[in-house]
Amino acid sequence: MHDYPPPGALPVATVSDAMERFGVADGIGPLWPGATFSGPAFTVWTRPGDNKGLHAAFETIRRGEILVVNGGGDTTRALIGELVVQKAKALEIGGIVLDGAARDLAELPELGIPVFARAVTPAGPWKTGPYRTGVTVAVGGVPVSPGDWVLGDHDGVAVVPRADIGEVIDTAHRLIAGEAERRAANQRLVPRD
Ligand SMILES: O=C([O-])CC(=O)C(=O)O
Ligand SMILES: [Mg+2]
Repeated sequence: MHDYPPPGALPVATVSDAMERFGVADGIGPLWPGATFSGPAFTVWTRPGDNKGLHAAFETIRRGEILVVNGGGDTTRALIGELVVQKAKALEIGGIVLDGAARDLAELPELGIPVFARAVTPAGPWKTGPYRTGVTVAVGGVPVSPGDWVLGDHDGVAVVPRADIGEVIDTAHRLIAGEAERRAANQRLVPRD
């Protein structure tokens, strides 16, 4: 498997900056404070509001992979809840990103699987399909292919094309060094009367 940085190693904002400030999934954020993830994408496209494809994904997804789901941006039905997240935990996947909604918010922090979504709703999912797994999908307007690097933190989710991972990491480290200089310069500022 490719070397993917561990969760929280690089800020999502900086990784996006390293891609000319692109690559951010619009409108998708963490469902509990402190949730961070990083790893290779395992992709699912599903009919909006239907989670049959997610259960299919759990038949083959591997430890550390991030389940990335295009649910059509639908916010009227939760694609997952506590029971699905329990499954994710047992399989030790790295996180879940939904261009769609989730439910059972109260139980999610203690399960510890990072869940990022567009919305929360108590309405449950349909379970009939159709769906596709392992195809290029869009989340928050950004394309994601299997094996792309996806990462999330308090600010949101970024997607790095697999072929660009090394270069983006190098650029992000350079940007972090530049930010340290700006921070030091800010600390030298003094008020003027
Ligand atoms: O019933 C469902 O499929 C979604 C849900 O609430 C859970 O996973 O706990
Ligand atoms: Mg439930």
